Amino acid sequence: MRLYSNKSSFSHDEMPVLGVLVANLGTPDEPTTNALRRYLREFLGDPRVIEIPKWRWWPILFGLVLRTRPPKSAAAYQQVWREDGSPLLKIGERQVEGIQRRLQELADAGPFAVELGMRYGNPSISAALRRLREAGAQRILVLPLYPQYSATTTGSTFDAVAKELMRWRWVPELRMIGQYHDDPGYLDALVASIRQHWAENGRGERLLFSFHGMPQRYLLNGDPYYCQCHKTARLLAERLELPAGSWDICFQSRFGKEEWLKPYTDETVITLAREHGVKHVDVVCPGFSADCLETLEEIAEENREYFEENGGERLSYIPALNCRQDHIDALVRIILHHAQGWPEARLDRDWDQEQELLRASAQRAKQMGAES
Ligand SMILES: C=CC1=C(C)c2cc3[nH]c(cc4nc(cc5[nH]c(cc1n2)c(C)c5CCC(=O)O)C(CCC(=O)O)=C4C)c(C)c3C=C
Ligand SMILES: [Fe+2]
Ligand SMILES: [Fe+2]
Repeated sequence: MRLYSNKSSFSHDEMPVLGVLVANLGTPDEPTTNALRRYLREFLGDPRVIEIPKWRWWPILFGLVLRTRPPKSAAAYQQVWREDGSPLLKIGERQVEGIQRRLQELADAGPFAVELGMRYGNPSISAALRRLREAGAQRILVLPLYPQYSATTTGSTFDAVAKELMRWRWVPELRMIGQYHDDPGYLDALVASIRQHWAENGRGERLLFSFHGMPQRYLLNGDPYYCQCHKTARLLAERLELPAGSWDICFQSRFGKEEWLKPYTDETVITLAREHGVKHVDVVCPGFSADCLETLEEIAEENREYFEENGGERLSYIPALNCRQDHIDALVRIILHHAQGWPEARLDRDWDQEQELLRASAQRAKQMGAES
């Protein structure tokens, strides 16, 4: 038995490829109770997500959460499930195609391979890394699609990458993109999408920036997520020239009994409607690079109902950047920026000539008795 794994075959004239692992959170395989139980077991069993010692958390997770939550979550997923599957997964697949296409156009001969890997569920990060290895990637750049760094998401993605690479014989050179919360391309794409939404649907009295929450304890223990969310919101407000008082930041998706980052999105929309008499509010979720349960169901459905039940008339959800070309272009610029110094990211290289040189050296290796 071998302890370490390898690419299935290697030939001496193989062009080294720059592998890009585009990662996101992941999603259940189906919107059913059983699939949700598997997914939530993996997700909520991750100590990066629930930072409580196992001996205390596991009895609650297995004894209570995995018995009660899966059917409720399955019902919520059924509301957003598309004919072809989970929105997060399907959008992710198209984002990866878009990134691959654009990189190919820019780098001409295209020594890039791009794969989607999900932290929980499928396609797994391990499988995506192995596919990159099969494509000949000797350098791998990891882009978690979380603009704001959090140990719960980005940190956990890096754990999964490290865990897989520990089993490889030929460990690739590795770079990980930690965050892009203040990247101009990302911010400009959001500004353009918000303006477009206003032009097509009218403009609300207030704009809410709603980010996924996390326990306040994580912030106090040094997680930079909260501060990066605030910076993104402030930079967007500046670029959109929003007057003070016309926008707010809030945090959604509370889970468990602990105090989470505040203000909570549900309480904010209720207060706006009930106490400030706001009739029309726009909500955008800049922390989500793809629409998913948390935006399509929690914001566009659940929070819209809270707003309307409390006197509001219209909560208008501004979609995530998803597959917009300006989003894809921003991600590609981030990739190329972080790949600087790596040969495959040099746009001035003549890749046909490189291939010729490789063929010549493979020929030499063959004459010396190498197999290929
Ligand atoms: C965008 C950043 C995210 C952070 C930060 C985050 C932290 C975090 N999440 C939970 C619990 C749940 N999140 C769930 C879904 C979910 N979360 C994110 C993103 C972040 N989570 C996304 C993109 C999604 C949607 C996935 C999809 O398939 O559409 C869920 C599962 C759904 C449910 O059962 O309600 C849970 C649970 C915690 C506890 C946490 C930080 C501690
Ligand atoms: Fe989450
Ligand atoms: Fe949620």
